[in-house]
Amino acid sequence: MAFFAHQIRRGFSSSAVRNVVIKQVTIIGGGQMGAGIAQVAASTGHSVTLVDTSDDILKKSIKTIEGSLKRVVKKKFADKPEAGEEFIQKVLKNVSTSTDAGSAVKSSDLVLEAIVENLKIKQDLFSRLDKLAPAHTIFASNTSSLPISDISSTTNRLDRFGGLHFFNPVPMMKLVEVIGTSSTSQETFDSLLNFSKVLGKTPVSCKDTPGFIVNRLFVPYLYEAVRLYERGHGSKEDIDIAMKLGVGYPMGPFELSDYIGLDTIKFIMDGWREMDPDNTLFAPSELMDKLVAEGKLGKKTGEGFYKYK
Ligand SMILES: CCCCCCC[C@H](O)CC(=O)SCCNC(=O)CCNC(=O)[C@H](O)C(C)(C)COP(=O)([O-])OP(=O)([O-])OC[C@H]1O[C@@H](n2cnc3c(N)ncnc32)[C@H](O)[C@@H]1OP(=O)([O-])[O-]
Ligand SMILES: NC(=O)c1ccc[n+]([C@@H]2O[C@H](COP(=O)([O-])OP(=O)(O)OC[C@H]3O[C@@H](n4cnc5c(N)ncnc54)[C@H](O)[C@@H]3O)[C@@H](O)[C@H]2O)c1
Repeated sequence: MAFFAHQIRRGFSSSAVRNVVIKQVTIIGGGQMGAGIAQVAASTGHSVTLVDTSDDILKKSIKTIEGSLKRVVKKKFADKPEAGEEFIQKVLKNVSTSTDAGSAVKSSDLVLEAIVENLKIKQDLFSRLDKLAPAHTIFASNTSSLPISDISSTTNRLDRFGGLHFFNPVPMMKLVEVIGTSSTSQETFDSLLNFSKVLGKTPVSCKDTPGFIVNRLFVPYLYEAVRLYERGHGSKEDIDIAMKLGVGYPMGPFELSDYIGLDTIKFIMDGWREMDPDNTLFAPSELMDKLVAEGKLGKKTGEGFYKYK
């Protein structure tokens, strides 16, 4: 009975869509995440089209991919530099770029969005692409904090819509959270799980709840670290050392916040507080608000909790 209910929930009985083997991938957004995902998809033999709003941005994305591939190759082909260079060229050949999302999606098995974290902009994008992509094409979002069901709501392919949440830096981080809404079909969910595995990642299945698994646990932890510091209960440096050496995290909470971007973390927390104002886990931090207001957003601006210049 439980199994049956599960299949219904995923729309298994109502959907005639087959299991899609994902070969052609369109990635919308060539920033930190989109470039990383494009690199990993191209490295595992997929044909990738990377889409952004200008050729200049896309040139930067390709530069980022090249730089990251060089770091990968330095390790993977340590004794065979020529084979390493060959690998880089092969991967780069698998990536094409475009500023025209509408044309790019026409031959795609998967359209994965990694654009700005704004519900309306994501909805508009998918609503437009829904009319242009083939019927079998799966849509997915890499959102950190927005409900997948809200993003998909402007399309007519609710059964072929899910979440694929990657982690930064994508080439290094092994996890992908695969998110199914109450309308995502079992075939779509399985295709997304398989795709994650083909990328060499380890997928976990998530419900469409705020922050899925990782961010739901981690964002409150980062905020509590800041509040602990604000209360004068530890220095930033000591808190970072404590979490690295005490529980084996590769970065302390202040280092990681600067790496992700304080604006991103604050944006997520503000959104959750709006949805659930009485939850003390979502309480604000004066220091975080002040740093973001001053434009001290972390590594990307040269200063956050620490200075990088
Ligand atoms: C979470 C709550 C916040 C919510 C906000 C949204 C967040 C979002 O939704 C979820 C996330 O992503 S949450 C964020 C989740 N993320 C985390 O929690 C990250 C936690 N941090 C880590 O796991 C490690 O510190 C790193 C893996 C980043 C670096 O490793 P390390 O050992 O500490 O330091 P190292 O010496 O520098 O690097 C060593 C080697 O790594 C390799 N390599 C590195 N970057 C590369 C790249 N881009 N390309 C290719 N290769 C790359 C390279 O081989 C390099 O050697 P090289 O000789 O220098 O070329
Ligand atoms: N940065 C992280 O650590 C992280 C981790 C996991 C998930 N995410 C999520 O991934 C998404 C992207 O994050 P990011 O850090 O890569 O952002 P980013 O700012 O580095 O990149 C976003 C890119 O999208 C482009 N873009 C914006 N609107 C567009 C549109 N309509 N069409 C095409 N391109 C458009 C921008 O020009 C930019 O290059 C967000 O939803 C974010 O929440 C971020």
